[in-house]
Amino acid sequence: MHRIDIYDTTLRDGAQSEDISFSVEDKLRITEKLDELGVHYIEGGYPGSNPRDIDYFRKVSRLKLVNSKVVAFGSTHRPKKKPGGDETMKALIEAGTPIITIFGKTWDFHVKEALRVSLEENLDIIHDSVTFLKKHAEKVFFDAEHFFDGYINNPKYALKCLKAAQDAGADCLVLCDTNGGTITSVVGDVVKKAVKGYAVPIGVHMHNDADCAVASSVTGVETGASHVQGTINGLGERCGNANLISIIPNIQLKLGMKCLTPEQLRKLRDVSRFVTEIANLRHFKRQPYTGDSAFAHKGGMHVSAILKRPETYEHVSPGLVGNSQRVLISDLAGKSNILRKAEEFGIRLSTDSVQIQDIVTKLKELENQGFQFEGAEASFELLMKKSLGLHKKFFELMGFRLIVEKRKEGEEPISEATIMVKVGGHVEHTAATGKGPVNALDNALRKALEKFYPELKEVKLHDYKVRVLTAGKGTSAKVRVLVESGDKGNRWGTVGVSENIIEASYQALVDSVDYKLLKEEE
Ligand SMILES: CC(=O)SCCNC(=O)CCNC(=O)[C@H](O)C(C)(C)COP(=O)(O)OP(=O)(O)OC[C@H]1O[C@@H](n2cnc3c(N)ncnc32)[C@H](O)[C@@H]1OP(=O)(O)O
Ligand SMILES: CC(=O)C(=O)O
Repeated sequence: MHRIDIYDTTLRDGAQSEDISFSVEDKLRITEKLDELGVHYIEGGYPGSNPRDIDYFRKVSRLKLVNSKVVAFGSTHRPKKKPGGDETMKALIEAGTPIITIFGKTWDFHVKEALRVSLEENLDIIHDSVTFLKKHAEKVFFDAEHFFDGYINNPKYALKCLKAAQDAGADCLVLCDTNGGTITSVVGDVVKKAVKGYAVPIGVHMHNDADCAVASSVTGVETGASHVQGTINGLGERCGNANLISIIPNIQLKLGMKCLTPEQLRKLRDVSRFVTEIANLRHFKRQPYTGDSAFAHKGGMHVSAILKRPETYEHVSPGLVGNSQRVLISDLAGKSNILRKAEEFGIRLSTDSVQIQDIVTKLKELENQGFQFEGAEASFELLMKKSLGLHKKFFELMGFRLIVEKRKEGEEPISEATIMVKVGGHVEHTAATGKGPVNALDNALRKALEKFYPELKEVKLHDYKVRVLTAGKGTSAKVRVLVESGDKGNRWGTVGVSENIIEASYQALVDSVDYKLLKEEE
């Protein structure tokens, strides 16, 4: 089984994504993560482009990488310069990496219109640039920019460009679908032909403008490429690059070709999430293999089947890529979803228990009223425990009042809540202010209860979302409030629904407090 080399360009082509700006520190941390994952090459940046990338190459040489080699990226030399006097070439050498990748034009249209040199001159530029860099690096990879468009327009010329790079000593010829518009079947045909004509390894580098990048990369490998480039989570210019998070398991688990060890493959989810965090993005739930929804089952019939045999609705075992199976709760649930959730919540329920059907019916009624338990599993756990008589009341509400006062134009309104609760035989009556009425109510509720339950001091509100459920009803519409709370070790979601936003918020806040107290007791 021959190895497929994984070449990651998150830090170079991925950094060309809109909204992404990695600091040097970010790049170094991602480098270490990619090394742990075991990718063979990490394209760290474009040293001829900016001081940040130059600084990165200075610092990355101090990291003790175990699995990956760092690569510096740049272009062939400028037409009016000789390689020895070209700034890009100089910066590439000064980066001091064992491997250098340069891109060169291979589409005759681009040579004439973008570079504005003759076709012959471009061949010399490619040849001379590779020859020059080979004296300074262990290996030089040649990225054949726009290779597929070039091949379709003028195959002879595109192949001549590859030959110029090979003759100069390039160690890998990477066929790039730079505009990302090539259809997968065409990629397969072209790679097959390119592989036949050249002695050095062939690579593929796909962009995702036609949403074919992952499929085309896999086809490239199937038709003879032994090196595949891409980025974590498909970051990249315009619609992104080929997504290594899908390509790696596809190659390894579907084609049976080796690129990472099984232990490394299990780090895939962790790496995917790490890059999302560093990039300051929200994780893409439906990301194949590593997304939260990748192995999340909602339909009752699916859940019934996976409880018998997971393979019935899972194309691979989630653990292979560090992910895990999830079962969702909604009005599409059946008894199997409830049974599985009971197991997760530590509730003993037998398959023939009559209470299961009651819980399913209640769940569907509440979802019909606007509740959504998929994002509020803590509320669902409370609902189940209440239905089964396993829930103890921690406090009783004796009333609350909210005042929002704006005393003059241009002054911020003041929000104040007073609340009365009963815990055991004690009545607590307290007040608190807040940034808005919900915040004031939250503060007052917790202030009243903290005296009896000091553990509530740890609880923080992380997210508060309101969704209008009945369109066209203006300010009298029914709303759903979803709250995400957390303490030192956990996060949990709760929900409330009402035509009154304060009441919906109160329901969600009370569930949040209840859940924390329940977990403390358990
Ligand atoms: C397909 C890819 O992703 S390739 C990588 C693209 N990435 C980037 O462009 C990000 C980093 N780039 C940069 O920081 C800047 O563009 C620099 C520093 C490299 C160059 O900046 P400038 O010198 O100001 O040039 P500018 O960006 O305006 O234009 C690029 C020049 O490179 C030339 N060029 C483009 N491709 C090549 C090539 N393969 N070989 C040689 N020259 C090239 C263009 O013809 C253009 O020359 P011109 O100014 O004579 O028209
Ligand atoms: C080299 C490169 O990034 C491309 O052709 O897309």
